[in-house]
Amino acid sequence: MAYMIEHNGGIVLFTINREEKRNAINDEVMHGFQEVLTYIRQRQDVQFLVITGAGQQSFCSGGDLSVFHALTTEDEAFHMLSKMGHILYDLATLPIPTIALVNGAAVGGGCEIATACDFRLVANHAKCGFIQGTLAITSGWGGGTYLLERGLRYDDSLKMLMDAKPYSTEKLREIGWATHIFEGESMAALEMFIQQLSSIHPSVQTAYKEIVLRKWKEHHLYERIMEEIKTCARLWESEAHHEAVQQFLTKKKGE
Ligand SMILES: CC[C@@H](C(=O)O)C(=O)SCCNC(=O)CCNC(=O)[C@H](O)C(C)(C)COP(=O)(O)OP(=O)(O)OC[C@H]1O[C@@H](n2cnc3c(N)ncnc32)[C@H](O)[C@@H]1OP(=O)(O)O
Repeated sequence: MAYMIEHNGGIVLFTINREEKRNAINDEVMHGFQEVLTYIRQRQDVQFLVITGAGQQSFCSGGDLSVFHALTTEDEAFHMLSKMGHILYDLATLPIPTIALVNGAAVGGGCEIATACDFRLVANHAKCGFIQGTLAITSGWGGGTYLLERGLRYDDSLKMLMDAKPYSTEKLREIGWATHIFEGESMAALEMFIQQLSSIHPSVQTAYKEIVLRKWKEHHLYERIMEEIKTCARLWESEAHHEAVQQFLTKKKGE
């Protein structure tokens, strides 16, 4: 199965389980995200949602280019991008704290998923970045908008998007993207991080999330995300993008 959902105590853990593809997102994983979000919305006993990836190399490498390269037009791209965009919007607007347990590289859409979460616990070997620029597109799942809402310095955020390269954990901590950098076992790091939060009554966490969601509503977050997705869909159609994807997909064979 391309994903796993585990519910232990008040914690729901969603694991992207495609290690051989560095946990790239395909339709099955998108379905998994929809399933876990529906599950959480129907229950009262979930305190935290944690997203992680299988293995130690990668949290998520973004959209599965071996599948999505078949999408050539702006409309086709918009359909896929907005599907995941809605999933990330539902994730970001959950009334409970969300945690990206970044066990390895988080690039492209993987960096967007992590940025859509409230907290990012990052393994010290992980490299993370909005590398979409190297494919001649922008972030297409709303990640740029979330980044600009995360309270990082404006120039650091914009540079992270425009640099289009993976950052080291040192840099991720310096600019404030990473909440915490950990060494060793990721579940141990999660446990330590959650310990204090879970000692507080869940209604307090929900009340703080309400403040965030109110601000986002006032800032027209949803509309801005939809515009971001449209921009990416427009660039997706370009020759430059298709060439860059082709290069990524054939690079191994050519080496
Ligand atoms: C579509 C939405 C868009 C968005 O809105 O953001 C995107 O997400 S665009 C996609 C952005 N992602 C990429 O450009 C791919 C980035 N991948 C990498 O940089 C690296 O794979 C890695 C994540 C840093 C891991 O490097 P490494 O450990 O050296 O593994 P390999 O590169 O050898 O990969 C192993 C295996 O996995 C395949 N792979 C990796 N990422 C993807 C992907 N996104 N889509 C499809 N396949 C992917 C890679 O091709 C290798 O396959 P094999 O050669 O068949 O073993």
